[in-house]
Amino acid sequence: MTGDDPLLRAEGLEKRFTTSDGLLERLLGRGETIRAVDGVDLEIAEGETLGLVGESGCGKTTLGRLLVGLDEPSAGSVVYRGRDLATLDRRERRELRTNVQYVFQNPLASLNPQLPVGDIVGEPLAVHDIVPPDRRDDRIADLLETVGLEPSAANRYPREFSGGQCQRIAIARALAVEPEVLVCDEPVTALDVSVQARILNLLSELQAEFGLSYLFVSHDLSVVEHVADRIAVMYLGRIVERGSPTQLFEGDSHPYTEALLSAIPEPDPCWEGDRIVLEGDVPSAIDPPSGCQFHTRCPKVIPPSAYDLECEVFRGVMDLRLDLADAVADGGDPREALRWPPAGATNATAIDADSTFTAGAIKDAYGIPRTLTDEDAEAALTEALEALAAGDAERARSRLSRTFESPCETDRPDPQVVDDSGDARHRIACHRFYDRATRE
Ligand SMILES: Nc1ncnc2c1ncn2[C@@H]1O[C@H](COP(=O)(O)OP(=O)(O)OP(=O)(O)O)[C@@H](O)[C@H]1O
Repeated sequence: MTGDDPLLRAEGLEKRFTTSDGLLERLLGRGETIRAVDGVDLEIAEGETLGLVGESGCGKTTLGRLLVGLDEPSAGSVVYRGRDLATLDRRERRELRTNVQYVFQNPLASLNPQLPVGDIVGEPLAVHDIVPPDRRDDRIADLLETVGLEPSAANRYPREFSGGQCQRIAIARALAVEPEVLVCDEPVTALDVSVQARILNLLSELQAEFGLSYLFVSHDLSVVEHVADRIAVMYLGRIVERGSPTQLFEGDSHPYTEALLSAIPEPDPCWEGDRIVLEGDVPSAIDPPSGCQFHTRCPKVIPPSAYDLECEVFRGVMDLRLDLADAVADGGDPREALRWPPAGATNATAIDADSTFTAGAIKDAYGIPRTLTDEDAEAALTEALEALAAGDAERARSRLSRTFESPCETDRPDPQVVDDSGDARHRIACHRFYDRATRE
């Protein structure tokens, strides 16, 4: 390893799980594939805190487990101090397990309730034979003091401690083996806000004292902002943006990051900034969207170049198109899969009547102007909606999908360097930042 090499690096890392209801399905390999981690590259330098953020289910925990060697990747590699984990023998893997430790989200659940705290913290010392048995009690007392607990805590049981104290115990246990990297998976999420701050302070003191590196996993960008040197934003198994907190918070951002940023509660109750509400849930990782996986929810999805359409308007057209595709796939009355009756409709009987299911009313339901500024787009949309209103959902679907295909759904965006001037390289994987000159 050279001085410039990161301590821990993931290259093209993938993890797929197979869902299956029963043993037979599993044996026949008939389950569906979940792409929990889908081609991740990242690195953690010595003494650095890398924050990893994203909504629930985007693959943060799975990525953390791969990095500590708790799970095997389906593809790609994890390289620790220049060595690929896949090439390590048993002894070297054991060593890695001591160097890279995992701190779990729910402190109480991660501690064995049957054991006194001294045994919990001392267990790794015994397993890895790190400290001779006659000096273990002293080491346990030291570790407890390091995390701000009394040495007498060793004789008590986890249930006697608060959530914050349990997290301190979990951190003491992780520190017992003198690791270089801690993967902290939502370490403060289960704690009260006042306790959260104390645990975050403790982590930063420990980092200063022992030169630790952290992968700090959280769904909460406002927590990560305060602890991370660099932040990686994850969506559906992929890293969509990486950079320093300043680059993310003050510079250009991926539209997904913008939505996360806008969701951070502002201390000023009078704040009336624009909150970006993402429509729909995170899509399933079983059959993730093509191209840029965020295109199904992105407020800045790019319209086809043939038409002159505002993003906001095109978002409505895309939503209609995607809902209609679901409706046709499901069969039945397409209105059930569409935004119908439109939000705010008061006369449900009238709205349900066929006579109100018109091209104009469908546009209203999706926030699409009655007349699009682009004539060709308007003609195509009206033709599709008239077919839909007349009961030919398949014709409407086919017309919309031929006409309104976004580049975001056809090509997977590579990360583009948008700022290389500061300490960190700011990279965004979004077609809006695609440097066509470089591509050409
Ligand atoms: N052992 C497993 N078997 C099958 N699917 C799994 C397994 N572990 C995770 N998954 C799936 O992989 C995807 C990513 O899950 P993961 O727990 O890594 O996400 P996360 O971002 O950490 O979410 P959360 O914040 O809710 O913990 C999800 O769709 C999840 O259901």
